[in-house]
Amino acid sequence: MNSQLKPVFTNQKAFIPFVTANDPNFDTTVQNIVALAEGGADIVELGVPFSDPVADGPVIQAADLRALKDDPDLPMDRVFDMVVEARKQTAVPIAFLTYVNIVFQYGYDAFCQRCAELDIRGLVIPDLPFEERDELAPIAERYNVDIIPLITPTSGDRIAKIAGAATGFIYVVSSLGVTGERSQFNNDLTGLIAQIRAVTDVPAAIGFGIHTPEQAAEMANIADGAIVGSACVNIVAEYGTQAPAKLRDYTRQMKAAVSGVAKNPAV
Ligand SMILES: O=P(O)(O)OC[C@@H](O)[C@@H](O)c1c[nH]c2ccccc12
Repeated sequence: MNSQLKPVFTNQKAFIPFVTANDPNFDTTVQNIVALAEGGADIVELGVPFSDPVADGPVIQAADLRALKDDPDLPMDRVFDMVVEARKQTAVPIAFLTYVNIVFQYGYDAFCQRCAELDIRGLVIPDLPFEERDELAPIAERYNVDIIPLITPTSGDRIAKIAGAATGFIYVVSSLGVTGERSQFNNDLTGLIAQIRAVTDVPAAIGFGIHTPEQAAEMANIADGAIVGSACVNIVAEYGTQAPAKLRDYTRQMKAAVSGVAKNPAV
């Protein structure tokens, strides 16, 4: 398969921020995507709001509530439309974070086709177990959409199988539990990354808990990139429609950190 996300990691460490679509509204989401791109995001992870986000902690749960407050049945096409608008201003790679039921309801084929049309090149589906991806995977592959697998500190002897089948990049979960800022990570992330690298050259980015530039630099040092959700969502919660400029600044800082610029300031 001809992955369009894998090349993002060539010769650089990636910074991958996350925001929830429609939080707090349609237009701000469009501007948030553009601002993240302007700040230097290598991939924007866009969360599809969901009423029962079981893998998410309080910060992203609250974002889902804000996103769904005016329309609890927010149609997936509204979310696609936000990308349509963003695409008028940016070609930044975009991946969706979505629970599987949303994709299933829309129809696997129609969903992947729409993603391809909008140049959405990856799907992170936290409740899609590896063993159940067989139905979706061939369809996603037909449209050149990567299914980004999650590997956790407890994936154990499934790591080789999961990593071996991965395209795009691998989402390495830094520590057990739900999404949200943390001060400590699993103490053998280096070992986990080594196990992945033993079976594949597909890049691995670490997410869950990262919020400071120092943490992002540390994770980018171990892996190929850092994914940051709750910290971005906190900015949206605090600044609302004024969030885009703040997200742009934060992304600049975090991208500089993963690039090593913060440690070795350019002269
Ligand atoms: O919020 P954090 O701790 O920075 O973690 C990233 C995360 O938010 C984003 O990738 C994400 C949002 N919802 C998810 C559900 C499962 C896995 C990952 C996610």
